[in-house]
Amino acid sequence: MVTLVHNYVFPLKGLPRDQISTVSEGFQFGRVSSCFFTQSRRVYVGVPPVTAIRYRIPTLMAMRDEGAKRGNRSSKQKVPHVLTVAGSDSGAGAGIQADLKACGAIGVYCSTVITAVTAQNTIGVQGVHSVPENFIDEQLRSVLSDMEVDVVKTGMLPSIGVVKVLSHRLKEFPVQALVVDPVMVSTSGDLLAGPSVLDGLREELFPMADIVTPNLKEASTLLGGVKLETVADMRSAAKSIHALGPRTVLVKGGDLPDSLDAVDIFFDGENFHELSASRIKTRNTHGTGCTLASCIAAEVAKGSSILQAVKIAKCFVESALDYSKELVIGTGPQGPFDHLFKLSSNGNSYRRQGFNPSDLFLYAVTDSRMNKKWGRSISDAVKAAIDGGATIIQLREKEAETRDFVDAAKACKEIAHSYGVPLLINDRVDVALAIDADGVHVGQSDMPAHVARRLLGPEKIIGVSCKTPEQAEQAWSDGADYIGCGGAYTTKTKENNPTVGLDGLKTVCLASKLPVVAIGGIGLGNACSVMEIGVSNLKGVAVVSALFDRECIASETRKLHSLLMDAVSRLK
Ligand SMILES: Cc1ncc(COP(=O)(O)OP(=O)(O)O)c(N)n1
Ligand SMILES: Cc1ncsc1CCOP(=O)(O)O
Ligand SMILES: [Mg+2]
Repeated sequence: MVTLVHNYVFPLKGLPRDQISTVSEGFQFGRVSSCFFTQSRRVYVGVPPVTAIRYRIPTLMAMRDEGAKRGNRSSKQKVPHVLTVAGSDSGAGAGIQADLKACGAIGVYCSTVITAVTAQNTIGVQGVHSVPENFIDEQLRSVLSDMEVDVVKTGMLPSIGVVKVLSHRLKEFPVQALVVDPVMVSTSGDLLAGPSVLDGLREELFPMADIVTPNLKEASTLLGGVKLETVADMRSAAKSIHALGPRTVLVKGGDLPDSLDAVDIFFDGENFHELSASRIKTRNTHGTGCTLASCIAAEVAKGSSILQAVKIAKCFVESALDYSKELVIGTGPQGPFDHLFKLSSNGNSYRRQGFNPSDLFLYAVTDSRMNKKWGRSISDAVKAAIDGGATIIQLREKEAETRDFVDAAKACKEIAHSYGVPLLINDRVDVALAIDADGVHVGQSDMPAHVARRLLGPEKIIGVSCKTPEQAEQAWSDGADYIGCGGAYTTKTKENNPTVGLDGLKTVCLASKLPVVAIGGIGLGNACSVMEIGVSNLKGVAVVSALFDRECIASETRKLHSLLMDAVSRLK
């Protein structure tokens, strides 16, 4: 039996848990406006028309801390747990499959009660097979009675019977929070729930919900078909839906026409929050609603407030859409996106086939002082070098402020990737991580390569400067992909850099198990001599001033490219 606190005024903050013993037992379960979670049970507050004060004891985190202090085994080992009650999507973009991936990505355990099995792909929904209500009930009982669920998230609830079964089980097995995504129509426009479900949602689930997350179409349907065309309309919809009983409402404005940003309205009964995110141009938006609701549930399970959870969830969805914007899965208009940040060719195409040593052929290394002298931005310089045939770019920005470096590196990555050219960052592993660059180049006094490898993971490119066979051996055992060896000739670009000469270069090349790029004082006049040392693992030349301290970067790069081509064809 759920305990109701009727007409009871709690202090808004700092309610000691022992005061909850003042609740009165035995009220009929009705519309509830808020709930508490005590050690053993969920306690609901307020029965309409009473406007109860909304208050929530910091639940899980406090319980975990307390449990840990007492050495309580189950509290200590509690894994945040979301149960999703939703439909299966065979295409795995939405539904149960999206929920599992979202919770997994956020680091929360996710169990599943499957309400329906859909035959679905990127074109639309070809079929729906509802799971019998008594078997949905059996799944619910199995999970809720045993697995310490923190938060329940609902998606496709195909019939009013399912809604009733669910609300019954939630009363029997109270959880910390309920997130209701009122799924009615798929992104392809197919109906996923009958009209009677609307009544069930409004009467049974909304009053128990901590958040309801309708999109514009769903909000309009819930409110009897009102037109929602502006942010002001969304605000009033949020208010009207809130009056149906949920503690908070998020009306998602992704489909609002004529706005640059995607604006959502969050309403907690007192305050409105306008939450905007940049609108990502992509076909791969199938499953965004399910994912957002699951992320909210997962964050709440981890201990966030609802508003905090919504903000984090929005960031997650925005990043995943941006990451996945070029993915091609399926032939239809609504593609899935990648919750796990593993599939995109934006992210790792160069690494998917492994590092390609021939990328070292014409290795362009930027220099901020030279760019300043010639009055150009880093990205203009990078674009010009790539136009001229550079096969890999390293950003070597010794004087840039971190913020400027990150911004510039992001822009350069976009350019480099649009040409299929890898982009590396010199010295700054943090910047490489921040912009998901293709890798780094580190020297003997920079971060050790094995540490960079641990931080960057197995996929990224790591280059190490080496002047001796011993250093080359170390770079190999540290997990580097290539070495840079120099100075081949004297250079003004790097101070206190001993020259190894072509002999030193040859010695290192012969000893190195890794491909080598030569650096230092190399330009149009000597690049052929470098390549002509004739060691097969010398794959190219790295050049700063011969490209970037020139009036026209593109034409210098073009000339160097052509010389190198001639040199290697002579060597064959
Ligand atoms: C391709 C390549 N080789 C060598 C270097 C030099 O790196 P490092 O020794 O760390 O010196 P700085 O470039 O950081 O001054 C390089 N950058 N690229
Ligand atoms: C970064 C670096 N590492 C060894 S030499 C060098 C500078 C190369 O610059 P340039 O190509 O202008 O001689
Ligand atoms: Mg360095």
